Amino acid sequence: MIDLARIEEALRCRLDDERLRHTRGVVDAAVAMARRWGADPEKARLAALLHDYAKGLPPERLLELGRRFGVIADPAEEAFPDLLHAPVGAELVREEGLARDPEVLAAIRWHTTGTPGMGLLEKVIWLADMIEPGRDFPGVEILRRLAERDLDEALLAGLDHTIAYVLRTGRLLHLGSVRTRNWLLAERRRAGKPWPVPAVSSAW
Ligand SMILES: Nc1ncnc2c1ncn2[C@@H]1O[C@H](COP(=O)(O)OP(=O)(O)O)[C@@H](O)[C@H]1O
Repeated sequence: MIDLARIEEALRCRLDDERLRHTRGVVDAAVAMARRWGADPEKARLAALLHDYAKGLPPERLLELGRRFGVIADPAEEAFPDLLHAPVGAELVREEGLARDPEVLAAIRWHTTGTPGMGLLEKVIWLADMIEPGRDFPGVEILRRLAERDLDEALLAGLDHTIAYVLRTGRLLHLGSVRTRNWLLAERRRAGKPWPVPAVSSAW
């Protein structure tokens, strides 16, 4: 049984107002997308509520917890510890008993980079984080439309967007996003689906 009151209180302690607003937007987007694509809306609500649980932690604390939980998997996480808020958040949520469902914990864990083999709930949370109503970046409308039509195409376009953004900023690129993108393309090819036209616009 989900203890919403306890989760709300834990979130208020950890997240600032801006992040709480974002979280509510992710909940709305995730529940709508879960209904659209046949994922469990209550699992989507729980994962969305908790997806940024570790977001407010300072970099040195994320690194310390990342080492304690053994979740550091890429040099980009050492260079840019904010990337660890996803896997560390999943571990904290589990440790504090806020959620136990493996699908929910996986959706929290992979909501930043994605992971090859990711399931429906993981895809829904990854995309909801990117297209929630408060997001406003060039191309977000394209992603919103794609997410209505084809979840995997939307995910591919979102990954392209994120990868292009990281390259533009000159930071280390976490290979998780690249592996996830390659996995999605290979899956589509295996299923005989047409190669998607890259949705990356010049604005990205
Ligand atoms: N593959 C990657 N390599 C490096 N940085 C990444 C990668 N994927 C996402 N990021 C960055 O990690 C940060 C956190 O991502 P995310 O959880 O989606 O962010 P947000 O804080 O916007 O909810 C963002 O700055 C994003 O650009």
